[in-house]
Amino acid sequence: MSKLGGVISALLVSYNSDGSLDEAGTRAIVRYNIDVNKIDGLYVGGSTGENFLIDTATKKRIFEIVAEEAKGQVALIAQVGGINLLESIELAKYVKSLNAYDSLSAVTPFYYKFSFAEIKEYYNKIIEAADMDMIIYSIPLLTGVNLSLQQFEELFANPHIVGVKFTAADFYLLERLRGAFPNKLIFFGFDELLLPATVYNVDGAIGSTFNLDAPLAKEVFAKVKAGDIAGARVAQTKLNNFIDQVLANGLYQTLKESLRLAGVEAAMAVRPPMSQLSAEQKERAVEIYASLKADLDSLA
Ligand SMILES: CC(=O)N[C@@H]([C@@H](O)[C@H](O)[C@H](O)CO)[C@@H](O)CC(=O)C(=O)O
Repeated sequence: MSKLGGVISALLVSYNSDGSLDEAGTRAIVRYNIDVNKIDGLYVGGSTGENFLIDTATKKRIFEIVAEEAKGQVALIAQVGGINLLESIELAKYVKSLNAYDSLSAVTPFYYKFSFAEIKEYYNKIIEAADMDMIIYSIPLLTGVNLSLQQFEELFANPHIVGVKFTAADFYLLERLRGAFPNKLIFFGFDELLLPATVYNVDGAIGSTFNLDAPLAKEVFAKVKAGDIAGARVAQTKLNNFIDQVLANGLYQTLKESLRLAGVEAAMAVRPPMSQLSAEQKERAVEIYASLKADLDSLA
């Protein structure tokens, strides 16, 4: 097991055009992250893995093949959350049985307006079932769940809750959390806002675009650590030039196409109801990847 921190890719998963899991392709994405991106860890089963679009058996298989392929070389976090607590418990137990993951993570349950007491119970039940550490996945923009400082304090009172994946632009809350919980892990989740989060001394970042641009994200961390804010801004601007274009062309689809252009052999389809890239979007992806590549090469 590795120490958690640094730049962690929210793992992209390759699907075949019929929607089934492309196992070999997904393994190739894991290898690219470890061998080329030199990533510090992988966040498996997140939004980026299209996790909320797949069945339980496929989720388990992804946890399994990632563990096999990563071979203990990087930290692994398994996102097991959703709105079906029984499934989350089943997944958490399964992850525990693999004996390869450093921590669980679970998104705050969404869609129904769950009370804070219900949310707390959800985390406690998953943790109890697997006897593993837990990182809260907070992404209010998509879940509608805004945890307050006091609510984080209540959740963090459970020693198994070791941190949060903080995907929000609320820098006031981030600053308060960092100050109040120096011993909890804070992973930032918006790649385009990495620099300001880094200044608040987060322990790391978990993001989708790091499957491609991790060396630039590492540069942001390194420059801030060295006190070179101007240098960090240059790296963040390069990151954002890529992120901007990817968001405009279709996020996960363009990231996957970029990996293919980088030489990763995989089917790289997305799960419906997401749509595949059109021919025009594919052409655009070629330009997007070329400009990222130039920025990555300039680092080397
Ligand atoms: C909704 C989403 O995809 N958010 C990403 C970001 O990395 C995001 O894609 C990026 O900042 C571009 O907006 C991560 O926070 C999500 C993530 O880590 C995950 O659960 O896969």
